[in-house]
Amino acid sequence: MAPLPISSIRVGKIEDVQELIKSKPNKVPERFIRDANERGGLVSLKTHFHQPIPVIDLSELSKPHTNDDFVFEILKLSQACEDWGFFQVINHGLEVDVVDDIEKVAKEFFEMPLEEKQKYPLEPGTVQGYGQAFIFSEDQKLDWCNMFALGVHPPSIRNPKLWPSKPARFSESLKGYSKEMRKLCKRLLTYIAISLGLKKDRFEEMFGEAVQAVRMNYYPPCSSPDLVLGLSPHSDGSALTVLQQSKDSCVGLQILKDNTWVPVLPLPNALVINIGDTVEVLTNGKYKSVEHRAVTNRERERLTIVTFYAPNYEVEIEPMGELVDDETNPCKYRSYNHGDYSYHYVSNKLQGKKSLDFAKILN
Ligand SMILES: COC(=O)C(/C=C/C1=C(C)CCCC1(C)C)=C/O[C@H]1C=C(C)C(=O)O1
Ligand SMILES: O=C(O)CCC(=O)C(=O)O
Ligand SMILES: [Fe+2]
Repeated sequence: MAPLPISSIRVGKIEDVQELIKSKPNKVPERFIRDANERGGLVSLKTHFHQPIPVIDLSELSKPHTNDDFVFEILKLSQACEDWGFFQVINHGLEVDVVDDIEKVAKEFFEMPLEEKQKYPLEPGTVQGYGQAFIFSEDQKLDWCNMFALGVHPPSIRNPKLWPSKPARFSESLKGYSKEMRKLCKRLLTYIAISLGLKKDRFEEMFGEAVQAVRMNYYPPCSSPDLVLGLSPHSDGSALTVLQQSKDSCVGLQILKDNTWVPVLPLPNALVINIGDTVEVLTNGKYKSVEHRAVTNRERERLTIVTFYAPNYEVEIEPMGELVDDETNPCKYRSYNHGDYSYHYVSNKLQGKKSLDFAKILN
């Protein structure tokens, strides 16, 4: 994936949100205040009125494929991917230490002084490092979030200058975590393949040496959660995304369902999984990459650790022949190279599902 011509991008001053709140401003700076049309549903106390997103029990999927419990859970998975594009997984088998450890080092990272974090800056037009990604102009609104993103796999996408030396355990912990996340993503993709009636290795064989990146999002409390967004609405460009919310996390993630922002209620020891644009294209739209965003909380901070799992940049993507039928289900997306899609995705601001227009066949 070629770098963007960053010299031409003027983004203005991007305030660091943690530093901003230390100065206890009387009001939220204008650049964070969203237009009225983006503010719907930003603060809702009525989370219990919403239907919860589906929960998939991975221990049921470890049973023999002929077992009724396995078949039932696969059907639930298929419904979740079609109707929601999101689900939570429980009993995923990830070692508690790995999950706890990454959360600890991520917290320690964000708690370091700004000068230390700024040793790993996210330059305008890039997506790796500490700062705000997807900002391309001086008048673009900012998210109420500090983020730290790194390419992890294959090692060729790593920028070693951005891997922090502090906290001392950061790199080791991230590598260990990413190894486990990689196994989980591969496993989930086999279940997704089975749920589509495909050979279980269908995605794995197509993806080659899959690309994997991590983004740590830290949302400080905000005095006016009704005016700002933690993270702008977007769909993920990945094939699959795994989101870990810190222990005791408050509600923050919302997904757009039937034109309503639905909050995702954190479950203890669960991970949130969502279908990315790549799986939407490969399944010819059967499984949806759903628009989502993050909102903030007046009193509480929130930390999330997000893994993006995607095909190798060399891979050509198009709807899978098995899921296209010229008569009943004609092809909705053109064929493209995943490296080109990644470049397109990171060269544009987060704007709902707009990135996928890149691939849509318009009638
Ligand atoms: C801030 O980053 C993102 O939101 C993001 C970027 C991921 C990436 C890196 C941090 C470095 C390596 C490249 C890559 C683009 C994967 C989102 O990831 C999505 C977007 C695409 C495309 C994808 O594959 O995952
Ligand atoms: O932090 C969250 O709840 C959402 C994160 C997210 O959607 C992302 O990083 O792509
Ligand atoms: Fe996302």
